[in-house]
Amino acid sequence: MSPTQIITFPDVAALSEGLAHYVARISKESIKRHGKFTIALSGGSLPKQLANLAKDSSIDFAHWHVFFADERCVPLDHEDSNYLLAKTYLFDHVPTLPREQIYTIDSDLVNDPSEAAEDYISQLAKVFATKDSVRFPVFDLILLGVGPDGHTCSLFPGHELLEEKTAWCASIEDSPKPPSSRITLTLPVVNHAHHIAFVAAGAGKQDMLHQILDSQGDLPAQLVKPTAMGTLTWFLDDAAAAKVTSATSKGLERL
Ligand SMILES: O=C1O[C@H](COP(=O)(O)O)[C@@H](O)[C@H](O)[C@H]1O
Repeated sequence: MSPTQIITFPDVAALSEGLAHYVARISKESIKRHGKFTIALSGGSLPKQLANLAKDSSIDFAHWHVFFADERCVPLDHEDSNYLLAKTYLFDHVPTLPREQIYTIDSDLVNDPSEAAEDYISQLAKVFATKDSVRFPVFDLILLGVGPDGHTCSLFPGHELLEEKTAWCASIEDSPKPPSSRITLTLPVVNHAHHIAFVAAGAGKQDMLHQILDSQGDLPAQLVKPTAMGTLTWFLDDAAAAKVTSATSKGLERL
């Protein structure tokens, strides 16, 4: 397994610049390798950190295929929607990203989370071949956040969804963080990605990051372990990294 890389930045502005650099590089490499860039985005505090991407004219958004690592079962214009956040900070500023290559939860199915998850699997299958011909989608990049309880995607500590071994996407109707109904990529899908990056900022995440990165355990974020072909990178600002004792590297030169 590739070692985990932890990269720190002095503040959120530097972090989001570094993140843009990294995403641009993987986008270029992926488009060169297979003619497209498949990325899954998280919600929460992450989409705001993506704003710098829209300023990079070297990025070929026309070949992007964007999924969501998790989504809340709400309409797309609802304030809890992860899509709405990504639209606000990124999609609205990149007209070259074809709207049909942004794969959202079906807003007609938000009252039926398990149907919404099934529908999302069908959407994944359109881009990643059919369910029968590949075991799991292999994203070029999955961008993850981490909650103060160690959750990532909509995979929460101690929840039975952490045991899911075969489904590509699953529903949860008892999320401890509101809203309670969501859909989420499963751990095997996350772990099969070529590149996985966690992004976390702010002093409020210090204790959790220390626990996740400096010990072994079964918190959802600790269960993110890429396959032999994958990489795992953590993007942290200095405030979030303050209690991390594992080896970290500073800033852009590591990218
Ligand atoms: O509910 C969610 O929370 C996590 C973490 O959010 P953050 O605001 O603490 O960064 C997020 O990654 C996930 O997509 C979202 O649905």
